Amino acid sequence: MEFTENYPEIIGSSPAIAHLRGLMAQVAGTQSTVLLLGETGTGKDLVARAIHRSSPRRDQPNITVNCAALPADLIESELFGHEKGSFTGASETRIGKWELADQGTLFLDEIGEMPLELQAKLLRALQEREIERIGGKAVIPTNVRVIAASNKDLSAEVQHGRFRSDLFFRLNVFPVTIPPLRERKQDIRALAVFFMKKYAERMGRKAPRIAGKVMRKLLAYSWPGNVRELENLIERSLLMTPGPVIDQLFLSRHDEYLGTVMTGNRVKTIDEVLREHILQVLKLCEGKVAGPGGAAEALRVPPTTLHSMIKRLGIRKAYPTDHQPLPES
Ligand SMILES: Nc1ncnc2c1ncn2[C@@H]1O[C@H](COP(=O)(O)OP(=O)(O)OP(=O)(O)O)[C@@H](O)[C@H]1O
Repeated sequence: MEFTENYPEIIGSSPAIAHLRGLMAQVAGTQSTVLLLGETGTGKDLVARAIHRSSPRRDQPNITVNCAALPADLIESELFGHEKGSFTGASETRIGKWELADQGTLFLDEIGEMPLELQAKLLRALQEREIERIGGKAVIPTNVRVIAASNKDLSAEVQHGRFRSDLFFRLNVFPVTIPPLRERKQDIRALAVFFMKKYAERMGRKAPRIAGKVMRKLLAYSWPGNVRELENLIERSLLMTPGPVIDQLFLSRHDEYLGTVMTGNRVKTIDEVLREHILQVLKLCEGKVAGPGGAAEALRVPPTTLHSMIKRLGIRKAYPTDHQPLPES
């Protein structure tokens, strides 16, 4: 089978997404295990489904197990099944998801959450391509293609002893990293327009236009929740705006809060917050530091203290103070 897929369900034209499409097309036709890595909401689940859809197994089952959604003692039975009476509560024989995925694809989401005890069993299933149900005597041969995903740095998990290195190496045959949205800002516009159309269609209305100032905010924001956060924001904004133009953003409080506290994927340092605040106050005071109506008075610090802070935080370069020409704000 020839795989010349360009994955229309994956929106974006950044080099990162072009590279991702290339990797997907390369691996989809093979039997290889794929390891999808990326922050929450970057599209790992979407990519896993697209790989299955474009693989020779496309007409076979595509089964998902979310390793974080179940308590440790239930994951084994969820994955490998159990025989009737094998433990208290096992009133019926249950076929596990591994067996259900036979001939198809098994998506192991949040693999970093898999309990250590079970990791050895998973490794065995991956290597031997056979499983045993809990309490079962038979060894069941299977033909399952595994796609695993994690938003954790698995090599760090290995270093901390929380993830088996042998399993990591077995899964890491074909790693695919999906970069966070803030590192591929050129995809934001296309994604926003795509989600606008998608949700407008569902609501039976014409997709509104996104005002320039809103688009600029979308492009400037750091998106800690990645594409999922953008999708939710667009849906919310559509619900709140009945007219033909989205001219306001409806960030949830949580999103807004994260936006102010985070920069990139880390919390802002005290100096960064201090710098931003001093800059804003200087703008309000039109660059005046000392004297009445100056920033030092507003911030309740002696002008000499503020001057040394401005120097230390490198603000003078970013914003002229005291009677120097003001930039456009
Ligand atoms: N490039 C993209 N094009 C279109 N939709 C996207 C893209 N990336 C993500 N999405 C959409 O964003 C939402 C979140 O993506 P998805 O659930 O695949 O993320 P994830 O990485 O699996 O998240 P988590 O780690 O939290 O499980 C989904 O609705 C998905 O369809």
